[in-house]
Amino acid sequence: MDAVAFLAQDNAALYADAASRTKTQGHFEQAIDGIGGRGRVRVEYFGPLRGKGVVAETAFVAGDRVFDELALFAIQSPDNARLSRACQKCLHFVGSPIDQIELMLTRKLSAKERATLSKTAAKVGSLFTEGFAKEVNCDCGEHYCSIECRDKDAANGHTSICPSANPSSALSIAEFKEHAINTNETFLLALKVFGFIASRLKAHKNPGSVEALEHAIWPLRVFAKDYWWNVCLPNEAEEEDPEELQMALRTLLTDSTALLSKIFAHVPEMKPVINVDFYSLLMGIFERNNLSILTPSPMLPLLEHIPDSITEAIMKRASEFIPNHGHNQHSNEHDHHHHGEHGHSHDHSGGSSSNNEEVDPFEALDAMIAEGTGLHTIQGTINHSCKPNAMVFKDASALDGSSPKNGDPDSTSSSGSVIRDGRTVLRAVRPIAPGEEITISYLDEGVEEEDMDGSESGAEDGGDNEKEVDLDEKAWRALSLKEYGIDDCQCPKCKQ
Ligand SMILES: C[S@@+](CC[C@H](N)C(=O)[O-])C[C@H]1O[C@@H](n2cnc3c(N)ncnc32)[C@H](O)[C@@H]1O
Repeated sequence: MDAVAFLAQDNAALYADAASRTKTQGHFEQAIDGIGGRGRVRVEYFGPLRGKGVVAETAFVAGDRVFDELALFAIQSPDNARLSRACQKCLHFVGSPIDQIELMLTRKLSAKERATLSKTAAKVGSLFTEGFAKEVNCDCGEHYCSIECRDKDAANGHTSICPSANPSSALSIAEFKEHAINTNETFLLALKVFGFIASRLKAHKNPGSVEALEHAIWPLRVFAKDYWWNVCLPNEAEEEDPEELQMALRTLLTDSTALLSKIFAHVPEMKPVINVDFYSLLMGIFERNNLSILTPSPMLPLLEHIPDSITEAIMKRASEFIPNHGHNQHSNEHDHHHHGEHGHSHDHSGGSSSNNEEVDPFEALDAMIAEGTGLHTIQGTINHSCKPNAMVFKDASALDGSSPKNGDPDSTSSSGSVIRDGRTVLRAVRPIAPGEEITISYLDEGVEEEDMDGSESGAEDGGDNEKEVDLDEKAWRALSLKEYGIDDCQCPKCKQ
């Protein structure tokens, strides 16, 4: 079977026979062992209508952290990287507040400013360095928050796409990245995945074999997928022509594939995966399963302690990165897992508000996060429900709006330390019994506050007016869900 056909296989193949089922289960069990959490979950196959899903093995009460998961692959948005220096594996902030301020202001601080900040450091004590990790660099300049993250990234494929480790491809890598930044940043995530495949192929005892190819692709095969041009729906409000959109996506992929083939010109075993169809499936996987990730800035609690002149300059600069909605339309940031945020997406397209309008300090602060996109094995397997029992948060503090505190068990990762990286946190929003499927809402409506205590939402059992609203809402939901590959929602609310 060729690489495209192998990657294209769906759940039916993953659960076709006892051997396939064992392999699939083993894959997910290993991934579950690697995530942190209060309880235990499993992945189950429900049949062709809603595919796989995640099921609770232990009971959870509303507010419980079900698990937290670091992305299998993650990228920091390039625009965001101009404002926040974060680990290229997990988005933990690196360096020091001084480095961070210099990055934000795009200039070195004066000796006087440094002296003032030293006084601040002495005054606030450990708060000054909290949330920053010592920077560890790869030879190519890519920065990480620890040797562990650097080495994990290297093993996960960075070595195959690192300009220092592959000097003959350095120019092609730079060209590829430039094209991605100018067209679609998600191609940068794809490059990481191609690096992952290359590293797995090279590490195999027989790199050119079909067996090696299938082994290399396997961890991607488990995700829900379709071709990119089938997944991206035309924007009806802008009367986008479906054929034109398909053509545009194909052209974009053809160009990116050509650049990719130059990077891997010296790796013959990569040939089967470097083609537009394979790439299109990969982009379709991202589109269906991507999760935006973020780390709140450790600069936020410091702002009130540092000199006003510096704070003001930071806010001014940050305001240039305030989200510009409508930019990067097909960047597959559909934000369908964007819950627990502040009611808007974090599309920091950079330089978007160069006018002289008053800066909303809250929006400016919001732009100070480290932000990116990632692919998560378990999170990506959670199905949608219109009445979900769980919700994804980007950081442990998001549930109650407070900042993570040392020693608060709800703000800590499974290892016991405060969560300072971009791992996503899944929390129960109502009681979940063992054996019950864990679901989230893919739609921006999220979960009503009153749902948190497990009480029923009043909308369905209200008067006539509310019924009308409910009908409209149902139609809206059905339409919105199409964007997420759901034509006939199988959740209990829709099936009742
Ligand atoms: C993020 S994946 C979830 C895992 C997926 N079920 C699988 O088998 O890999 C999203 C896809 O799952 C399916 N799905 C999720 N929620 C669904 C629902 N409520 N009804 C029907 N299909 C659903 C759709 O095919 C959707 O495109």
